[in-house]
Amino acid sequence: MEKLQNGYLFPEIGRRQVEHMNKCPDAKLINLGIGDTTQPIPHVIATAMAEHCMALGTPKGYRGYGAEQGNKELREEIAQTIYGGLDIKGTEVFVSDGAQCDISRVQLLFGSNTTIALQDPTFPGYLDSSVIMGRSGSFDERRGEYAKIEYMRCTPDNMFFPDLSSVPRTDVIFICSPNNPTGHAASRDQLSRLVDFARSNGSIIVYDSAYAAFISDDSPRSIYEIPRAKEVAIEISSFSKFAGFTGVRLGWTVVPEELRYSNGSLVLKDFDRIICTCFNGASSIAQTGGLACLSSEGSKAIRGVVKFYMENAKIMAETFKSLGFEVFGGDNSPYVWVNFPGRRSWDVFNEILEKTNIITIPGVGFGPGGEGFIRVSSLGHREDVLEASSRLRKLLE
Ligand SMILES: Cc1ncc(COP(=O)(O)O)c(CN[C@@H](CCC[C@H](N)C(=O)O)C(=O)O)c1O
Repeated sequence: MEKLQNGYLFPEIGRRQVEHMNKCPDAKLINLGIGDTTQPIPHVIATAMAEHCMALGTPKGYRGYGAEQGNKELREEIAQTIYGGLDIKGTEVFVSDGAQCDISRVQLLFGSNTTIALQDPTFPGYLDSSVIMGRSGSFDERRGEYAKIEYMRCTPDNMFFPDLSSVPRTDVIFICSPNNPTGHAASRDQLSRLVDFARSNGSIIVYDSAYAAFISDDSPRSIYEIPRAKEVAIEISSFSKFAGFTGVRLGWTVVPEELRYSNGSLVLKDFDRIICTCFNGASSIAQTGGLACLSSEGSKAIRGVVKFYMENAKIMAETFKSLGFEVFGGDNSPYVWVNFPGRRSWDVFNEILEKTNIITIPGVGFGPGGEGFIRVSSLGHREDVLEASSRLRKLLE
């Protein structure tokens, strides 16, 4: 814990937001920072959860503890609906209270001397949980990196995917695709090279597909679309962004039976033991909502919400492009990644906040590779996105 630098990124953004509001109480703040959803949960899904809640208040409908691994029907439904045709079994799907929580629980699978590689920039949960588990050396202020952690730089020059020929072997490789914050959805070719790399090195890939539902082209939505990926990859995902479940709390982790340690034992068996020891199962209310999300009516409604957010992303991307900025993301992800060459991202964050009352996220918060960029979320209300667009045009014109 002593090695951890600063606070976790998102509470730090929240602190700066409060500080700004105290300084300018009349400011009309627009929050395009933390990737929190804003659109109501579709009625068919909310109704399913409400009905479950009411049933809990009746002698017949009351239910206590469920299976730690998740409701059997939901496990099966995720396997069939999300992973249809990829031969994933319900018994390989572990339902959880969210991807963030599963990232830390998956970390419990590995010993403190485990070596870690991760994208730079990327979601800070992988790095901070690795540092907490004792997998890093000290933080090097000058480089902005922890010793013993392998930072795989992802920049416009390498199509935001690591050049694996220059990456040393590590035990575990964290990959997020579509990537938070760059918005890059890894191609089939990039992921095939990653699977070959992990297979030849005997590494385990931890693949976070929390934004897969936002992919609009033919990029893989799951690592298991790549042949033999089940021998090397765990996949973590979430209902948070596509279903608006950020507060409801529901996610899942897939551990295939084919995934084995070098001594031949099943990783799935260990993860099951960790879940039974450290987690008492996702809320039955949230799981009822999850099942409703995957119904034909629920998934149709959800596609409409995702489309709404991606229209926001287009507005934000066009805004910055029309002002002459180099813009990435926004087509397979609800995040837009904007380059401010030669400027420090915290300075850009501060200037935009001070002059337009808009919260963004400084790119360096996702790793040293994010310096000079900011991340803008499109998960906001349409009126806020349009207002932010007009304020940014005035500031940056
Ligand atoms: C790549 C990736 N994987 C997992 C998650 C969390 O998913 P979960 O909601 O736990 O199922 C996220 C959520 N990230 C957001 C919310 C951050 C703020 C929240 N306090 C947190 O730290 O998760 C953001 O980047 O703005 C993500 O981007």
